[in-house]
Amino acid sequence: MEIDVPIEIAESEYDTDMSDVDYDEKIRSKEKALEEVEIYLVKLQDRKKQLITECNKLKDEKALRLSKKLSKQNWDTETFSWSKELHATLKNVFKLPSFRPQQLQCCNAIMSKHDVLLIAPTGGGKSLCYQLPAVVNPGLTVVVSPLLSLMEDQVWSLKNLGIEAEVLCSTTDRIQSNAILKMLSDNSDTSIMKLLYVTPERMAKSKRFLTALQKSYFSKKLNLIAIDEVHCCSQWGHDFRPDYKFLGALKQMFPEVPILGVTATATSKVIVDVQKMLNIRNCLILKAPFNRPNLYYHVMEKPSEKVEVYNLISDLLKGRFAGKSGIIYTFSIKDAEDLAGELVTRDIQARPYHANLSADRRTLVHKKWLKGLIQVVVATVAFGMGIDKPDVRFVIHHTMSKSMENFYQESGRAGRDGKRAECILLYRFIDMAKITTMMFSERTGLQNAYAMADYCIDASRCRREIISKYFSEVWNDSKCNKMCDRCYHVDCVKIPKIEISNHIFDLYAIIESAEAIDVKLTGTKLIDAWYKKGPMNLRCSQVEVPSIDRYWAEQIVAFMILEKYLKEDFHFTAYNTISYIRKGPNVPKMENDVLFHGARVLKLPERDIAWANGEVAETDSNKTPRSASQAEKRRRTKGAGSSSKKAKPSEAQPSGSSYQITPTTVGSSGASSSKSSKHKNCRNEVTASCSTPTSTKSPKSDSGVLNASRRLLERENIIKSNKMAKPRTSPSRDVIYVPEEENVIEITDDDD
Ligand SMILES: Nc1ncnc2c1ncn2[C@@H]1O[C@H](COP(=O)(O)OP(=O)(O)OP(=O)(O)O)[C@@H](O)[C@H]1O
Repeated sequence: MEIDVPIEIAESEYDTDMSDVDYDEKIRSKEKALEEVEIYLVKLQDRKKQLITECNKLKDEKALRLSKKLSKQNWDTETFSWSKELHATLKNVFKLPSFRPQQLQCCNAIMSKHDVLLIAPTGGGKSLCYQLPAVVNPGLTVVVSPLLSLMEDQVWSLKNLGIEAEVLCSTTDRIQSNAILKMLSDNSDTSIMKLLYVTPERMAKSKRFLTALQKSYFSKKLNLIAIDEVHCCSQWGHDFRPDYKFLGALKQMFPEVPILGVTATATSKVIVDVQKMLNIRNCLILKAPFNRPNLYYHVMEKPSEKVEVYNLISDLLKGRFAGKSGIIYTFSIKDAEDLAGELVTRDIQARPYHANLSADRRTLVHKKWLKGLIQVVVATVAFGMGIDKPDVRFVIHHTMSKSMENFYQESGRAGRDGKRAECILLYRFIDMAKITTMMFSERTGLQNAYAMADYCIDASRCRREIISKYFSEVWNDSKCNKMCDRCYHVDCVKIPKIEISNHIFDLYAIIESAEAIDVKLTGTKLIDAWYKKGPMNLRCSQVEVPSIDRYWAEQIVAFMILEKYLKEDFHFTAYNTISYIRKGPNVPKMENDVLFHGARVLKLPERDIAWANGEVAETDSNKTPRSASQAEKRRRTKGAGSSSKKAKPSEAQPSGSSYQITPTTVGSSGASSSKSSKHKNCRNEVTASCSTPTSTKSPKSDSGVLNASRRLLERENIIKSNKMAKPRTSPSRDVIYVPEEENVIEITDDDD
């Protein structure tokens, strides 16, 4: 291809004999040549893209091969040159008797200078995987962690064990910060610091810090870079943080330093993304079993009336969980405030915790909860990373989480001491719309929300199986050991499958007739119209009122959305986003049944068995059943459970009486295999009885709680003495105002 180089033409060189036509011809020929160049460039660009893709693919394949090869190596041995020292340090310095799953493998791989991604459950002991090699190996380990309080906690614990560790963050004073930077730049071998904790922001934005770190690297003092909550690197993850993006440069800057990324939650997609992002495609991937065998998973019907939700939760706290410590996660700050306020009026030691509270207030609530002075923290996701209370006996989700990752982490804060704890999720269809309208604009927001809804309404599978599948782990039901509501009841409660094609066509008819008059239907309006409630013009004459109970109808609508028979259509208004329901891309085929495994309302396990299993001592007083249960009375007066039949006495007052939701027979009456048959009321009954919270003792504090609260108090003292803490602006008496004027929760510092 001929490419003409443009030449400056002097005025004198103009060819005066050239006619306009000659010019046009020449211009045309040049333009043609230019077009050819353009085409050629596009072809070259395409070729370049293709070569880049092929090259990356080869790199990925090579990395995957290396990664697989690494995973085949036996890391679970004590035959390495450092094995004796590793074990001795575990016992003598960390005072731990043995390794937990994947800890030894991880330490060995890091000490062999390999990059590692470790995925292990919350409370699984991931920190030890970098702390132990940091102590055994010479040199410095830099730990990147997103949360200041978590870093401070860890540094405090390490110092307590006699290990030199520091935090470098925005609150570190200048003298301290200069000393740390000097130590990093100093190429003599005198430094004794083993671990340095920094935030991702510091890594991304402080040139001074990076220069000092490079000096440390060139003098061979940088031993390991550990990245906590490494899933924050991935845009596919549930918690992407832009500052984590910079961490991708670390491998190029410090190629000889192994990188360890740790997280409790990462899907296969997130793992691959993190590998690419951090440039550690050939790393060893270690996955500890996600299963937390001591956690009992249970989904409950969330009553439609707010007051009934308050009753349900307060009955649980005063009965089943009397004297036990826990967390309730809510969807919003307002929910946290409202619920905590309600519980306080019912004499429950509950406090809200969310981002709108001052840092002092949050620390105070956290501290009191650690000491057992507060039974339950009613929190938004702000009560998150770094919560390390060993004896959390329950986590209740007032609203479903926005993703399975969030749910797994939040519920995983229960039972860190290895004893039985319960994770109860209150589900209602309307909550799904709350989450989807908030999340639909995020890249994987809807997908995440639907996976969470699937966990709530899929009655056919073990809850653990659903979690494990989500995290791509192979699962075998027997491993659940009856520690979820489905497996606990699988032998004694028959859960029918019902055929729902008729329902789907009924709903299509309602949607179409609304669309014909230009009306869009929200989920609630759609179900109202189905039950011949709400505006007359939305009721469809050809559609009969379904014979199933409304809670079940809601499940079916949710199921149809998850299975794409219906779809959510999101619309913005000036104030919020609304989810309208429309026909989805899937349409049931007339010849095929669409089976729905009805969501159930199952009782919690008998407390006597459950708590004996959890080795939780029960006093006689908290075993006493509340006669003619107050909850029952309240329900009657508030008109709750309107659809319930009268419960059998044995169901109304089960032994070990705690809040119980008892299934009645759901057998064949609810199951229909024929499209034309009408479904009878499949609703299970809700009955309740509560034990009297006669014990007014504050929750039993065990040494774990005391240690943790002491740690917090002492940590605060360290911070104060280091002049790192801001002066308290609030008076010694803190007051939280909850919505109703008369509900003033008071927390006084005197209690400390
Ligand atoms: N091998 C072990 N034996 C006994 N206890 C251990 C062992 N390893 C760690 N632990 C303890 O387990 C608790 C949880 O450890 P750690 O904080 O490292 O968990 P984690 O996996 O980082 O959890 P999270 O994801 O919630 O941060 C700590 O109290 C720690 O001392």
